[in-house]
Formats: sequence, structure tokens, C-alpha cells
Amino acid sequence: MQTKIIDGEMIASEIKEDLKKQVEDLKEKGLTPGLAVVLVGDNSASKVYVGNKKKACEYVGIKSFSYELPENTSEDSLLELIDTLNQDEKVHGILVQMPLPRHMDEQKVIKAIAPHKDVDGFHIENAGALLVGAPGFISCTPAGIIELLRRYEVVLEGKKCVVVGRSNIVGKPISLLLLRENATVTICHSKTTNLEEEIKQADVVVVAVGKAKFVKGHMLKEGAVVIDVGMNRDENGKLCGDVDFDSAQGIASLITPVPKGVGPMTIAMLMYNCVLAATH
Ligand SMILES: Nc1nc(=O)c2c([nH]1)NC[C@@H]1CN(c3ccc(C(=O)N[C@@H](CCC(=O)O)C(=O)O)cc3)C=[N+]21
Repeated sequence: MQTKIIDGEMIASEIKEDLKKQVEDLKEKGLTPGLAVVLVGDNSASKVYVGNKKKACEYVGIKSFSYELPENTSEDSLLELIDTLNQDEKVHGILVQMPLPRHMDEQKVIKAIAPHKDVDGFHIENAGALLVGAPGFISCTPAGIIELLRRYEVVLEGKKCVVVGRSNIVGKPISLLLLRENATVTICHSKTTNLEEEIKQADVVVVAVGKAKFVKGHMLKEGAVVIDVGMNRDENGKLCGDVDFDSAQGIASLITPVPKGVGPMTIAMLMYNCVLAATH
């Protein structure tokens, strides 16, 4: 079977291009969408991601407000900054880059963000909205995955989808989104006893476990659609996903590469959520 590679970078560019036009119209009406990006500490990966987010803002025409706080910032002063941003009319979206330093309670920090500015979709109010099918912000990586599947015309209704990983920011929300598309969804995790059997039955498999090349080609069903959410470094320091891309060739029908797969879509959907925050 010929494996087709999903071009996440191209789809992300198309989305950003559409948003750029929308933002031009908003600006003519005197509304400039604004995103506050808060980075605490100097995690090098976080710096790359935050840099990519600022670049995307610039491209789309969203004004970005950048806050880089030292590692030893107290939780209280971060909460104070969030409170100020909540009240700032020029700021429509607030993104606090994760992970936070160990001395901070991530849930407490997320809870402090006004739900209508929570463009990450991490606040329990937005997470709960997704659970019950109410309007709210959908977290960017899961939203990006659904958008990729839609644009590649992958039928989800009645299909068996296996999600590997149960995080609050990817595994759980993507499972709910796939369910919303009428797929039959199985969530697997580190305590799943028959992981390989589960993956073997999947028409669509989403892998978000943070382990380099964890899923190998031989585990996949012939013709499976493979979505790789991983961002790891391999033994040579090269960026790689949670799926062994090479061994999936000839078995998967469609696969997202790392980089240029899900990553750029996460950023495109963040821009989408910012425009939504500014207009609602
Ligand atoms: N509050 C918060 N919101 C997030 O959305 C969030 C976060 N915290 N913490 C970390 C994860 C990870 N994440 C990525 C975004 C872009 C790429 C991305 O642009 N990837 C490029 C390559 C990047 C590179 O060269 O390293 C690609 O896949 O082509 C990757 C990962 C957002 N996250």
C-alpha cells in the first residue's frame, strides 16, 4: 500500500492565510485581536514553540504581548499578571506556556485565566463544554487533528479509533472530538494490557505518549490512518514522533510526519481561537 504523507504545514498555512484576511477586515472595523503569551523559565523547547506562536501572530496580524518571567517567579505574581491580562481589553487571548516550573500548581494557574480568554481550551469550563457539547474553546492540538482529518476527507463515522495517551491536553479531548464525529473510540494508556491488539484493530490511531518511535509499523492495521502527536529527539538528536515513521511506510494509508504534521496545526488553531476570542 502506498502511504500518503499528510502535509500539516501546508494546511496550517491555508488556515493562517484565511485568518489573515479575516483579521484585515476586523482591523478596518477598529478591532485588532490580541494574544498574551506568558513563558515562565527557560525551557528550550518552550522557547521554540513560543517563538513559533509569535511568528504566526505576526503573519496573521494578531498583536502579541510577550511576557518572559524568570524561573523563580512566585505563583502569586504569575496569578497577579493573569488577573491584569484578564482585565486588559486589548488582550483577547491568554496563553501560559506549559509546563510551568515545579513550584507552581498548573491547574490553579489555568483556573485563574478568564474562560473567555482561554484560547488553549485548558480551563475546566472549556474542557467541560467539550464534554457536554456546549460552545467553548477546543484545545489546539486536538482541534488541529480533527481539521487535518477533515481536509484529507477521512471518514470517521463508524470507524474504530484508538487513542494512545490520556492527557488532559491531547488524549482526552481528541477522544471526545472523535466520539463527536461518531467514531468508536478506545482510549489506551500505560496500564492497557493488550495495547498491540488494540492498535492492530484501529482504522485511525492517534499517538500522544511522548515516547520516541513507540508505535512500530508491524503494530498497525493495513491502511490505518496514523496521527503522530509526539515531539521527541531520537538517538541522533533529530526531532521525531511517537510513531516509527519509516516502519509505517507501506502499511499506513495516511500518516502525519514529525515535524510538519500536527505541530504547525496546533499553532494554526491557536490563531483561529484568538480570532474567535476577539469576535465573541
Ligand atoms: N499552554 C500551552 N499551549 C500549547 O499549545 C502548548 C504548551 N502549552 N506546551 C507545549 C505544547 C507543545 N506545543 C507545540 C506547538 C508547536 C509545535 C511546532 O511548531 N512544531 C514544529 C517543529 C518545532 C521544532 O522545530 O522544534 C513541527 O512539528 O513542525 C510543537 C509543539 C504546544 N504546546
